[in-house]
Amino acid sequence: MKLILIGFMGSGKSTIADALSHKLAIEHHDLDQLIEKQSGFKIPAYFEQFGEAQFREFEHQTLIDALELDGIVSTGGGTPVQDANFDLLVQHPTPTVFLNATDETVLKRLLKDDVESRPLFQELGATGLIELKHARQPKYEQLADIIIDVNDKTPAQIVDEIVNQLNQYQLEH
Ligand SMILES: Nc1ncnc2c1ncn2[C@@H]1O[C@H](COP(=O)(O)OP(=O)(O)OP(=O)(O)O)[C@@H](O)[C@H]1O
Ligand SMILES: O=C(O)C1=C[C@@H](O)[C@@H](O)[C@H](O)C1
Ligand SMILES: [Mg+2]
Repeated sequence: MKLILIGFMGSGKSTIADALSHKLAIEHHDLDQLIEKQSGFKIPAYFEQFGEAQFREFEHQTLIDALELDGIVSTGGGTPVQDANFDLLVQHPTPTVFLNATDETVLKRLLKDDVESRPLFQELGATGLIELKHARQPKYEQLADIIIDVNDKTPAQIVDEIVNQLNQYQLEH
C-alpha cells in the first residue's frame, strides 16, 4: 500500500504519517529525514551551507527515490509546489492526502517547536510565512485526492479520519 502526505509546514505531516504507519503496519518515509540522512546535514545546516536552490535539487532527487518505496511518504512543506515535483506527483497514481491547517493552527504549532529547525520560518517571519502558505494553497488543493481538516483534532482523530476517507476513496477508484 502507498500513500503520499502533503501540506504546509507544521500541518502535522511527519507526526500523522508516523502514527498512520503504526496503525496500518506499513513503512513511513519522511522526505526531510531522508534528505538529512543522505546528505549528512540537518535541514537548517543544509540551507545555510548550500542555499535553498540546491536543497530543492536534492529534495527532487530524494522524492524520485522515495516514490519507488512502499508505505507512506510524508513530503516537506515545500516539496509539492516545486514545478518538477508537482509534475511528478500529479502523474503519480498513489493517493495523495492534503493535511489542511488554518494559519492560526500552523503558527501555534510552529511556535511550540524550535524556530531554528525551520529555516524558511526563520527567514520570513510569521507574516512572510503566512503569505507563502496562501501562495502554496492552490497547488496543495490541486494535488489532493483527499483533504483532511487537521484543526483542533488529536493525531489519533486525524489518523482515523484518513483511514475512513482512504477506504471510501479506494471503493470509488
Ligand atoms: N493534531 C495535532 N495536534 C497538536 N499538535 C500537533 C498535531 N499534529 C502535529 N502537531 C505538532 O505540531 C508540530 C509540527 O508537526 P510536524 O513536524 O509533524 O509538521 P510537518 O507538517 O511535518 O512540518 P514540516 O513541513 O516542517 O516538516 C509538532 O510539534 C507536532 O508535535
Ligand atoms: O515549507 C518548506 O519549504 C520547507 C518545509 C520543511 O519540511 C523542510 O523541507 C524545509 O524546511 C522547507
Ligand atoms: Mg515534517
